[in-house]
Amino acid sequence: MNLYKSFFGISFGGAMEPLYTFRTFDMELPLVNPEEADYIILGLPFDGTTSYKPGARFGPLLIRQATLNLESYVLDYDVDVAQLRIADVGDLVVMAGDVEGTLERAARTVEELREINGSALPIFLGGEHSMTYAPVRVLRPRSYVVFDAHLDLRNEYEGSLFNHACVARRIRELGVEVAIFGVRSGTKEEIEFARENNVEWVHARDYSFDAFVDLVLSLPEPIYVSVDIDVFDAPLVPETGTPEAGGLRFWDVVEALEWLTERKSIVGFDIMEVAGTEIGNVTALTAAKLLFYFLAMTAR
Ligand SMILES: N=C(N)NCCCCNCCCN
Ligand SMILES: [Mn+2]
Ligand SMILES: [Mn+2]
Repeated sequence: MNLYKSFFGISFGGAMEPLYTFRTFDMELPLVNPEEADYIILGLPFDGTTSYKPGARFGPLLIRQATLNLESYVLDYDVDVAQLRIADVGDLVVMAGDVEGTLERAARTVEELREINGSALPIFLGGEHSMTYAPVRVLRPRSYVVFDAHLDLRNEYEGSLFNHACVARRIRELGVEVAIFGVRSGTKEEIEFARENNVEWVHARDYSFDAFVDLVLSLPEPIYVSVDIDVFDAPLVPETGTPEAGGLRFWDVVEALEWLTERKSIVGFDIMEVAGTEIGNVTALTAAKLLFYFLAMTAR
């Protein structure tokens, strides 16, 4: 039993669990041990680089809590997510204010999850988008498909290379192909970086299913898929670090994910930038619904 587990007084019933994790709140789903799982969920509750609305540290907890509102049966696919083998290893023990230290712990934890069960699909709940860098570095996808209001292609922001506004650029620098959907915020520098480095992106105003398929069809696999919750139109996701009007509809993202999960090999999935302090907040409800759709569509 490691320091954190004994510190929090948590027993995991003998199952192997990563070093830097602690249990917060269980989803209303029957969970299994990581060794037996087809999906492993890890929360990344870091919010140290958020510049506008704080509270992403509570995102993973709020998403899990919001699953209480949902039927586990997903009509669209005739799948009951309560029948899937899902493990939830809890949340990463973050280092408050230290994005790089936290990224190291996150990467180490994703490695541990691969060792415990390399065939399960890892799913991350955030937490700031900055955290996505850790699983991408460890899981080594050839492409990164992201839904985001923001380009996240800054070289640095507020003194940090690992600010959430830089994450897509850091990932591109790993040699990963990057395609971004639902964009309506960026700087001239970011647009130029995209042009010079073959980062493809689609403005929220130009978004369509056909535009999505056109772009992702030729991307090399496997793919890491990331949903920055702020991609949705602001009324669907008011509790997020940097909300932006004019976003995508819920079904736009669901339909894109349906195509991806059916046609492409996926090594990891995340839902990031959920924030707030209020149980049942709209953003968490949107994220929980998306999580259940994602689980169910991959099990179709
Ligand atoms: N990826 C992100 N979430 N980026 C948000 C960057 C914040 C831009 N604030 C601009 C404020 C100018 N007054
Ligand atoms: Mn983002
Ligand atoms: Mn964003």
